[in-house]
Amino acid sequence: MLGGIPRKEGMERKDMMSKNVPIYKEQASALEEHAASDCKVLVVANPVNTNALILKEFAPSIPEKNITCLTRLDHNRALSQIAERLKVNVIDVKNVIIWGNHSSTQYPDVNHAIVTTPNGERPVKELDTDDHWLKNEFINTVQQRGAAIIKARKASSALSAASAACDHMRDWVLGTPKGTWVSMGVYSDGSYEIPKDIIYSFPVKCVIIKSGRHKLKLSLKNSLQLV
Ligand SMILES: NC(=O)c1ccc[n+]([C@@H]2O[C@H](COP(=O)([O-])OP(=O)(O)OC[C@H]3O[C@@H](n4cnc5c(N)ncnc54)[C@H](O)[C@@H]3O)[C@@H](O)[C@H]2O)c1
Ligand SMILES: O=C(O)C[C@H](O)C(=O)O
Repeated sequence: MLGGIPRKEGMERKDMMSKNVPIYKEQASALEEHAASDCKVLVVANPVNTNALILKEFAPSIPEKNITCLTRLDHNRALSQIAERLKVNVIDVKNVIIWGNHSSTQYPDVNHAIVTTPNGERPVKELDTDDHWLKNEFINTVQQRGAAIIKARKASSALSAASAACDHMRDWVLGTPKGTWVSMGVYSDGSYEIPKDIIYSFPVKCVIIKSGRHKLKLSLKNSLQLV
């Protein structure tokens, strides 16, 4: 779901709420009326967590587990920051986590992140012992990347957002690679002591359980969501 006004320089994503929430009420009615009840929904327009929650409220026939929002762009940004820092290929970094909102309050977490090296898999925290960089510059860069792009090109990220949307849908439909999780904004079932009934970015494993049915498994704990 891409429709919605983008923010301009100096604005936060939540400043788009008054413009974009009415759009998502309308889109929800259209989904409620015309979409298959097992459709999979990815909300990209900001503020994504709120817009996804609006869709969930106003399209009640679509199961809440089928409504997600995009935090994969933040996830990819975090992988890329780590890869650049450690001078490795981005494909060799995995299992960062974006917690929370697609906003400047998100928490990019490297505590479980892994790098594949010629000597096997190693924790990022073992390869980069500069706690100050991990706790400050890394987190700020990922939190502020959207704003930095708007400042530089006077428009929101485009290709990286499209690519992240493809990554999100591919992993949701085909499953996350073994031993890997990704970040997705999903309806909270109370895992990790996050309040229920909000759309929140968690580490998610997508597991295909049988043809045509998918299980969204919140990783690190045994809480399951069936989609
Ligand atoms: N979650 C993310 O990672 C991420 C990344 C990039 C952009 N975004 C967000 O995606 C949204 C779109 O960004 P963009 O750069 O493509 O903006 P854009 O202005 O290029 O495109 C917005 C689109 O929304 C359509 N639109 C406007 N009003 C509408 C309505 N009432 N109903 C349906 N569609 C309507 C417009 O016709 C246009 O095609 C913005 O909210 C932006 O902040 C999110
Ligand atoms: O920052 C924005 O407003 C656009 C998008 O959400 C992004 O993260 O690039």
